[in-house]
Amino acid sequence: MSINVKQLAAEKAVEYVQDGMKVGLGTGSTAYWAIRKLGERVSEGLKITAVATSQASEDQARELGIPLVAFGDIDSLDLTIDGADELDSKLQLIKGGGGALLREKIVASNSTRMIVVADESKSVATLGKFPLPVEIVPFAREWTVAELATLGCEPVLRKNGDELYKTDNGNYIADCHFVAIDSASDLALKLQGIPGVVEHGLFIGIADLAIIGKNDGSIEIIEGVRSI
Ligand SMILES: O=C(CO)[C@H](O)[C@H](O)COP(=O)(O)O
Repeated sequence: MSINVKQLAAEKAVEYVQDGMKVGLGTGSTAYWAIRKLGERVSEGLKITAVATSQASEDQARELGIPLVAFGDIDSLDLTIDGADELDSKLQLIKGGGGALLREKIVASNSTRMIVVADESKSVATLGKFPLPVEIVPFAREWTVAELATLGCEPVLRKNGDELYKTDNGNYIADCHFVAIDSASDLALKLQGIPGVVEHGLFIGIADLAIIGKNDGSIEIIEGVRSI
């Protein structure tokens, strides 16, 4: 029987959740396993409150009986568990493959700790093989996309069938194809300076810990240095 490495990493991360915590729920196929395990622990008596980073995660949590609160009802979170599309040894991340990067960044930045859960295919020496998701406002999107292209990438507006993909916030996503991202922090600054960019999928100085499930059934833990 093959091992589900995403489940392995996600369930390890849920061991860090303690009674009374306010927990941020990530989005994606790895975060799914964390939410599932949390639901199991809640049914066994764990007392937590949670906020979700997407409609999909909110629906899953609700079904499992995990108590949810609105963003405005709490000041901060104790711990967020979320996946990543790529991570390097400094715990710089690319996120947003599932389109939830804006809420994910707000939630992770307002959490005392963020644990990234991933399978080993997400670990890279240099970020950028995975197209960087950038959330942009629909208004004048052509101009924003043209500005993104000046950063040395090929931006492609994400589609959902024949339509442009819309985030939970009503915005579009430009998936920016770089060959490699030499300096994630320089690129993050440039992206923040483009009018029309709502948020980008580079998470720098946000993750405290990565739990990586390996194909041989082991777990690798990487510690990050938080600056946000
Ligand atoms: O950033 C994300 C969603 O916006 C996800 O965390 C990321 O895409 C990883 O997803 P998965 O665990 O399914 O590979």
